[in-house]
Amino acid sequence: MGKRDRVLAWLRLARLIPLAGPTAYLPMGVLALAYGVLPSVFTVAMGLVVRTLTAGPVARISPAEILSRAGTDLKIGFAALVLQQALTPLQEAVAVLAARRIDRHTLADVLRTALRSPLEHVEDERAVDAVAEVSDAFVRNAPTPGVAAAALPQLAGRYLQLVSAVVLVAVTISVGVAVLLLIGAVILRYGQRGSLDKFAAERAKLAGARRRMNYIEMLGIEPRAAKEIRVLNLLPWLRQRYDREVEGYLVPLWRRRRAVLFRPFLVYTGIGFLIAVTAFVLLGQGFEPAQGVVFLAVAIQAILVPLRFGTYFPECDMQTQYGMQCQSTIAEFRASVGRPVARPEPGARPTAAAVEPGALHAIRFREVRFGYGRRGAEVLRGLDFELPAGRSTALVGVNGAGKTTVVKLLSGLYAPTGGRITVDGRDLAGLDPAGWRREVAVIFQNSVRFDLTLRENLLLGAAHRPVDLDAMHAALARASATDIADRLPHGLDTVLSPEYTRGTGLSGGQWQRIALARAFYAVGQGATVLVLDEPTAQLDVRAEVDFYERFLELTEGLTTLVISHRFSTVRRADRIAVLSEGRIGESGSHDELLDADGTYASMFRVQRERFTAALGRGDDR
Ligand SMILES: Nc1ncnc2c1ncn2[C@@H]1O[C@H](COP(=O)(O)OP(=O)(O)OP(=O)(O)O)[C@@H](O)[C@H]1O
Repeated sequence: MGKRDRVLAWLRLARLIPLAGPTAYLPMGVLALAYGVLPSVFTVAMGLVVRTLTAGPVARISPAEILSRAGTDLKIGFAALVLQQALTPLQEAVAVLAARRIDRHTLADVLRTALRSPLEHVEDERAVDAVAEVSDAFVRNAPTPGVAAAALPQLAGRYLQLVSAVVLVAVTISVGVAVLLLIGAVILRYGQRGSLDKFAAERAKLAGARRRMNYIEMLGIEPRAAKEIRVLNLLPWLRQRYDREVEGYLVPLWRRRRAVLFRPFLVYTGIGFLIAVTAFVLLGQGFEPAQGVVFLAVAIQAILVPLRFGTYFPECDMQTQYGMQCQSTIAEFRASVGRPVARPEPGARPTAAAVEPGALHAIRFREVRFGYGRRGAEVLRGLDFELPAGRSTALVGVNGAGKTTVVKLLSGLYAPTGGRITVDGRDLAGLDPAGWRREVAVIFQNSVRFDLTLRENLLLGAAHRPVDLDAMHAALARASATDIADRLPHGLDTVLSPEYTRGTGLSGGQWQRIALARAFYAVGQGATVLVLDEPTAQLDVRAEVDFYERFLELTEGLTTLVISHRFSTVRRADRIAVLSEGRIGESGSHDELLDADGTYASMFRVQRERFTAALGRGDDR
């Protein structure tokens, strides 16, 4: 980070402070001011106490006499000391409050950025590292931008302490010594923070290694992989792998720490020592007994303050350093998301036009080309494909042919690298993404199993609308999932995860029906495009047959795209397209494709025997 960037980073951090609100930042300011001057008040008051006491005979002086001779100064000094001690927890409490308030905004900003970013960015290694760093800060309690901003007044308080101590030195010893100490403190500070800055930058380079280490750590802790880890007896492997990852992260980290921190530590300790010796020598030379012991007492204590700038301040240094870095990571992430992923087609500049809500939509892929990443092979190579309004279309193809990729493009999660996708003749790139996604109800192949109640799992299909209980029950019935809901211990309010007191686990097939119900709930709330990616892969044969028999009823009046390796699922579609080599190889109705005797017919024949046997009837079509 260059000097200019560093200054900008500090300013960016300071700009966060108003987000804490006046009830937090005003007390923070007052406390920082008090923190800055109280040590000097104490020093001067105690100096005056010493002077008063040494002015008269000091032998066998009684406490009462101490009080009568130096009562006011003593009280001021005592109050300054007590206040200093009391300020620390108060400052911490206000800083936590301010950090929380600021981070509410920061987190909202991160979420907005993450959700706005195309998937391509989210999957990019640097973006993944950035998100891991940021979530580490929020989840693992590392310094966040809010924590850093809340620590700024405390840092300012430290500088105020320095200024007041330097003023005291100027008054008690000389301006020359004061300037010397000020310069010394600034050099020590520059060395300290500079090396911390360098170390933080080096540490940031290890973000990938840290993420790998955290992944293995979480793999052993989280229930997600618990089954496999036990069944495969992975504990020894996990321990070995964890040790390797820890070493892969910590050994270079320590090496860099030594390189970055050790030499500066020696150099700046030496400088600090020299300054201290010089200041004391000058103090000794310039001291006039006539000045009295008060000067000596005040001067010695004041000299020590600048020297403390040679250590890290526990309440603000790490906080500002790492919190500021977290803020920079967020800013970089935001900037990278703002960059276009794919070159838009000429004339297809996004205008965020609203799609007509609830209308039947016709979708067309025209010469669409797409590949993942900058150097990834092209998955779609000139795809021409149509989803007529209100009709059902099936897409089949071998593993890796690009079927799910088509769904991702259709939902606007990725942009084509060539060609266009149109909705009712308008370029999808020009439509408001949020508006378009409300029109589309999608079940992905491995849809997320939310650890939320059944009600919420359904609601997420149309979270922009108020809860509609009747529509939820209708959606469950449509997905043949009413019996699942009925058997849950708390009905719609059951958390669909055994990890919660009011929760229970579901089987893979039951989850698939809940995912279907979520899509039907979205349809009930106005979505008119239904996309089903492998909707029956986890259903038992009876449920699969049920789906097949009700397919026309379930998809009636919707523009439907169904993807499946199960021909029982796709054969009822109005039109079936076979995706191969990034294009549509053949298309037609089930019967037309069988008559054509091409790829579809041969794939169908392979499955027919197993399927008809399971159904118990001899249907050759
Ligand atoms: N996020 C990704 N990043 C990079 N490559 C990807 C990504 N997702 C998919 N691919 C690649 O794109 C190709 C098409 O994948 P896609 O998931 O669309 O296939 P599919 O036809 O749906 O396969 P399946 O029948 O196995 O579900 C595959 O070669 C896959 O490796």
